[in-house]
Amino acid sequence: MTYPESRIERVEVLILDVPTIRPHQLSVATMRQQNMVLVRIRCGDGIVGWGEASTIGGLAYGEESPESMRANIETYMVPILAGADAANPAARMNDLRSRLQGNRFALCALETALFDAQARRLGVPLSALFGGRVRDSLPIAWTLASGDTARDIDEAERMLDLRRHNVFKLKIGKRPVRADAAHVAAIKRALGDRASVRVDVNQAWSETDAVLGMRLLHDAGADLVEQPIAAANHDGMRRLRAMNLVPLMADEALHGPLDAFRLAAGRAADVFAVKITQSGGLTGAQHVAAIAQAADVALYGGTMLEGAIGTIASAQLFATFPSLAWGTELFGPLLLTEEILATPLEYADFALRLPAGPGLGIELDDDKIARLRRRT
Ligand SMILES: O=C(O)C[C@H]1C=CC(=O)O1
Ligand SMILES: [Mn+2]
Repeated sequence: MTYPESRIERVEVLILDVPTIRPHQLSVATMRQQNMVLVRIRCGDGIVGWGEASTIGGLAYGEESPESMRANIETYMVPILAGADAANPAARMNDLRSRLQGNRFALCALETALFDAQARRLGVPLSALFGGRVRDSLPIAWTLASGDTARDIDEAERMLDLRRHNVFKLKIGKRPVRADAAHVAAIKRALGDRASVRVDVNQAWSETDAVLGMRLLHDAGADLVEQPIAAANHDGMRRLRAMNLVPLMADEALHGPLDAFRLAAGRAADVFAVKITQSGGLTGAQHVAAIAQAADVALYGGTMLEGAIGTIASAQLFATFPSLAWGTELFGPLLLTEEILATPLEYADFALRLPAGPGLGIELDDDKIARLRRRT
């Protein structure tokens, strides 16, 4: 059934290349810019919805790149959506998922844009379409990833002074395990009880490395270890968790509800880093959270270092989770040198405040977007 007034008239993919405020060093890539993938859906009733599907370091982190997302959306997904009713996001996503394999990130961008448009149409915040908010602000961690211990300590002190962040995630895994553990210990020693210090290894360790790493990180005072070993090694994750040294968080191992079910059933993680992109969209991420809740796995609101659109879309969903024991890391826009919103997101008192307006609750700066947009 198609309602002509809310039919999908146009779907555009925009890639924005925005420099980061400093190099962001992960074990898999060093980011000097973020290549934001934005989707804009224009509907016959004049409503416009936005979505985002940014990833990290081209193909270094995941199996979709900004360029592949644009090609796949334009070539295979737009023809399925064109002319169909935008007022039913579930039906549109079912049309896509029943005819396409994979492409979680690209589908996330489209689903977000459809939900943004529909929430605007109804005059409610996007969170209302996922059951409503249980909180209006979210705790925000910051990642220390300059590659230099002294610089990381300075950066953390600045964040504490500004009351912007008091939870720090350290990117490790590039250096030998003992050197990384010494880096973590030095930062924790400097910050003491004023901050929570956590690490993300981004799969860099073998299980043998990780057995040593878990012990050293426990002694260093780390509160959480994220994805120390290969995403596919669920049995290894279960064994590391059973060491009972530092709580273990699954990140790259979690590609949506099926992985959530397997990890939960195998008791392979204490915490899930829920990401809307990795889950194939807002609905998939909501299902990941429901599985975690049923299995007594704690939740953390993760990011792919998206800009403002993906960040606030994630925030709209995470605000509906009954429990979010480990907070979130929705700081992506703060890592970028350019603001793409007419009114920037509100970060203060170690938290992100959710906007109250309809849909995503943000307005984009069209001139900025036109200036940053990649021309091919
Ligand atoms: O968690 C990741 O693996 C990706 C990302 C999220 C925060 C950050 O600094 O990197
Ligand atoms: Mn991670």
